[in-house]
Amino acid sequence: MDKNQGMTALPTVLVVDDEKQNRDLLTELLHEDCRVILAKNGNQALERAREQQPDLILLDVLMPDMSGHEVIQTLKNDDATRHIPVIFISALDAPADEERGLDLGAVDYIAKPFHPSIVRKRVRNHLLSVHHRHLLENLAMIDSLTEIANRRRYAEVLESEWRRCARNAAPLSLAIVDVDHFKAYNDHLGHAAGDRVLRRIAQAMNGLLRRPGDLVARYGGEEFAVLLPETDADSGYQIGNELRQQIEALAIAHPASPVAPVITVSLGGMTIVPAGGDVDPRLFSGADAALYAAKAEGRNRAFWRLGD
Ligand SMILES: Nc1nc2c(ncn2[C@@H]2O[C@H](COP(=O)(O)OP(=O)(O)OP(=O)(O)O)[C@@H](O)[C@H]2O)c(=O)[nH]1
Repeated sequence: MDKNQGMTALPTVLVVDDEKQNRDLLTELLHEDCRVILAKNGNQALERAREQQPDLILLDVLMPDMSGHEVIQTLKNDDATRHIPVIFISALDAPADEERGLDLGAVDYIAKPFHPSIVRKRVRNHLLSVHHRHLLENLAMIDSLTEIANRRRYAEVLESEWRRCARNAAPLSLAIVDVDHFKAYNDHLGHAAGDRVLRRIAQAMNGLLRRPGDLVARYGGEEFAVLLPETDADSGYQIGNELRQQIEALAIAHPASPVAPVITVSLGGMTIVPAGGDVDPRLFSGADAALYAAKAEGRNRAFWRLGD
């Protein structure tokens, strides 16, 4: 599915400590199991967490300017970082301190001075849990027939790309792709053959989109959603039309189509520069209206709707 989510890549751990000696020690301890990134204060930690999306954070409690407690509270209040597990490493070792750390949302609490091999093993255990969670999430995010992203994954990516494009004042494009006369194909050649067509179309589109952030998802039935972040209407239309042509070029015979002797698709697109807030439903309704127009004009074509 997501081409950028390499399951075999080394996990990333963010180590946050104001003392260089501790940062060096933890780096030495962990570098074989993960990629270690460092922050020496709370603000740096928040910035790195947002930008680099580490798999785990080791967070010192006692730091000047911003304490580890304040850092975790900010992390947990931010949609972009809420999911990242945090382990406190602290010289405060009274049960009440540990309890407070866990209450604030930490997954574990390690007292200083720590025993190196225990830290390493605990970090390994937590990274393993993160890995299992990613596996489960990925399983739930893939459409089993076509093996591309499912509608749930699409909704998730749409929300995050909407926010990202809003931050960058960049356009976000959406195309909806619908197979032409697919009912007739199924009726003529059987549902299993129809399934194979959906798989081939999905895989072809997935293979054609190469930019990180681009997403092809099965929206439902014989309908696909293609999300193109940082793509304006002109480029969106060009990419959409290219997808349409490439699907026609697969030359999958469709003996029951009045449009062409092969499988074709119609495509409708819409581009919006997100204003922030929730996803504007006009992105989808605009693309859907363009798709409807493409169907009405004779199918096997791409229409793009310009923003209001
Ligand atoms: N084989 C197969 N068919 C599916 C699947 N999901 C939806 N379909 C079929 O897709 C067809 C969609 O039919 P319609 O919505 O009438 O659209 P169409 O025949 O493609 O006609 P136009 O979109 O107007 O060109 C239905 O026959 C569904 O049964 C699937 O997973 N596998």
